[in-house]
Amino acid sequence: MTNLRIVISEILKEKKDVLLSVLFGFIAGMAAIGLFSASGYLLSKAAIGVPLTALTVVIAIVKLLGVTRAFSRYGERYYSHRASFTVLGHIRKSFYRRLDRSFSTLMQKYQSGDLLSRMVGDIESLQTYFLRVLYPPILLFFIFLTTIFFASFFSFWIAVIIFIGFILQVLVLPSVFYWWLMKTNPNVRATRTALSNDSGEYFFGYKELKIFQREKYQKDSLINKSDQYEQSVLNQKRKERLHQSIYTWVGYFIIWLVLAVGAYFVSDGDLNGVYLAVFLLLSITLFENSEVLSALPIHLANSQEVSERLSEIKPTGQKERKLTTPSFESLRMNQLTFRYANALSPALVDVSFYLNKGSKTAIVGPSGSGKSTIIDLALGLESTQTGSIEWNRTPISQFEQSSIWKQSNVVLQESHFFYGTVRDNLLTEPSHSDIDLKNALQRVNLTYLNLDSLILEKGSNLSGGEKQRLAIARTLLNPDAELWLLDEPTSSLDTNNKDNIYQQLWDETKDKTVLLITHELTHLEKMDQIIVLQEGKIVESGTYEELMDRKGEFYEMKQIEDSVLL
Ligand SMILES: Nc1ncnc2c1ncn2[C@@H]1O[C@H](COP(=O)(O)OP(=O)(O)OP(=O)(O)O)[C@@H](O)[C@H]1O
Repeated sequence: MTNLRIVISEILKEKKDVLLSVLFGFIAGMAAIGLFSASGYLLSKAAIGVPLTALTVVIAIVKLLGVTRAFSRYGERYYSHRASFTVLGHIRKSFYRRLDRSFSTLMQKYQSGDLLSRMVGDIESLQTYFLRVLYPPILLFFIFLTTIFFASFFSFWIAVIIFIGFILQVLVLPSVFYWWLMKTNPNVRATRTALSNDSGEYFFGYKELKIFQREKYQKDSLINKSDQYEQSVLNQKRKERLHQSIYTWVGYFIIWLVLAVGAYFVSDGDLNGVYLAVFLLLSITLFENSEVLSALPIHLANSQEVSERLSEIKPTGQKERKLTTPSFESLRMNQLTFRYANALSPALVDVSFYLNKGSKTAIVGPSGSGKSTIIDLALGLESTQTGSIEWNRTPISQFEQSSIWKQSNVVLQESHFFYGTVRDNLLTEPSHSDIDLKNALQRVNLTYLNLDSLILEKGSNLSGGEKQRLAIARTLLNPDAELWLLDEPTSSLDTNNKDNIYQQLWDETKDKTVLLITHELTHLEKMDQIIVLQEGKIVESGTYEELMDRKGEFYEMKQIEDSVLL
């Protein structure tokens, strides 16, 4: 039950709707039983030739119960579903919040297909917890006990039989089936996650799979996972049907017992014959109503598994961030050492440097030397481990991430593009007019793109260079940002486009602070400082002239680059 703590605590917050749904459910259930009992009474009386006029009151009661039943059933559905969907909304919100606070760490632990199936399918399936697990037994408990209480006034033994039926259907059968289900776990969710992970890999890597002729293997694996999923669903459904059949069979056996014992008492003269039909219709209604419990064990097992999966997604070590960043003055990296989860060696080792307002800094170094990690840490996308990053002398861990992002203009190494128009993908503010957008496109040589042109998922209809230029256009639309963090902004561009983009960036960032990450050593002459990173450590730093004069690592790299370009 500890797994279900989150769901139960959310349900308890909706006390009013929960109580109203139980109340209306109880009225609807009792009205149904009363309706069929009164109908049975009416039929028996009519069969023995009582004139219709003598039955007017019962007929009126039948009508009244019919109307009451319809209205209260509506109330029950309304309040129970409202409670259920409100609870679902709260769970979804708290899950997104946890996901948002630790997204990059979670992405290292879980595949996107897995996270997606938790976010959508798992949360959605929790709606059954209140509607099919928690609420029906409570309701049936009250309905059964009230019915047994009334039945006992007419026949003690029939009340006992109904009580035995209650114990069997509300307690014994669901418990036994739940135990059996847990023992023979059908693994539906695990197989579904494996299938959705494999499907994600198949669709995202489709081109590579085709080119490297591995598509068949991936497809076979996908079919295999799909078969396992189908098999597990089939197993679960079989168990569900078996339980349902046993459940129905027990219900009808009790109804038959009520009829047989009732008939015996009537023949013995211990029970008025008129009540036989009453008991028959009453028990049919009661046991047919309780059939909803036949699926309870499966929903309970499912809710427990889902809650466990959802509570696995925990925010990782990030403290509450409360402050808003003040206007940017400086950014200081202080003896940063950082290791990704499961990485053998640290990505950064004892890295310290300082960005003064208006300064231009470049970080260069071979692939994998930790350059992009610095940007992720500066933006708060990863949490610092050893050392600190200070924004105007205050650790950035104290600032709300969004306030850091508001003052930053960022080009990530791989920019994401959404399915939508060019206009949508420029992430426009309402203050941007079409003229501003077109101007930004013109500055990055993308005049041939129409603002209403469609960009496909992940920007798959754009070239690598077009994606980079569109990402730069986004930053040019946000010229007031103080801190510009540019991760390889021109790595896919030809020389002409590269020169143009650097020109645009320098024009725009004259009095701004720039941190440029690059492999290429051209365009760095204007930098105030160049930091050379190797295997996560700073091995050199200084101005372009200082580093060239020193004839160290930077000089060596520049010589190699020049010789390749010649
Ligand atoms: N999400 C991650 N999980 C685990 N390790 C990572 C992750 N991202 C990067 N790394 C590792 O951290 C190290 C530094 O990576 P980083 O991306 O910062 O290098 P980089 O200098 O920007 O490389 P490149 O120039 O190729 O982009 C690399 O060894 C890389 O394998």
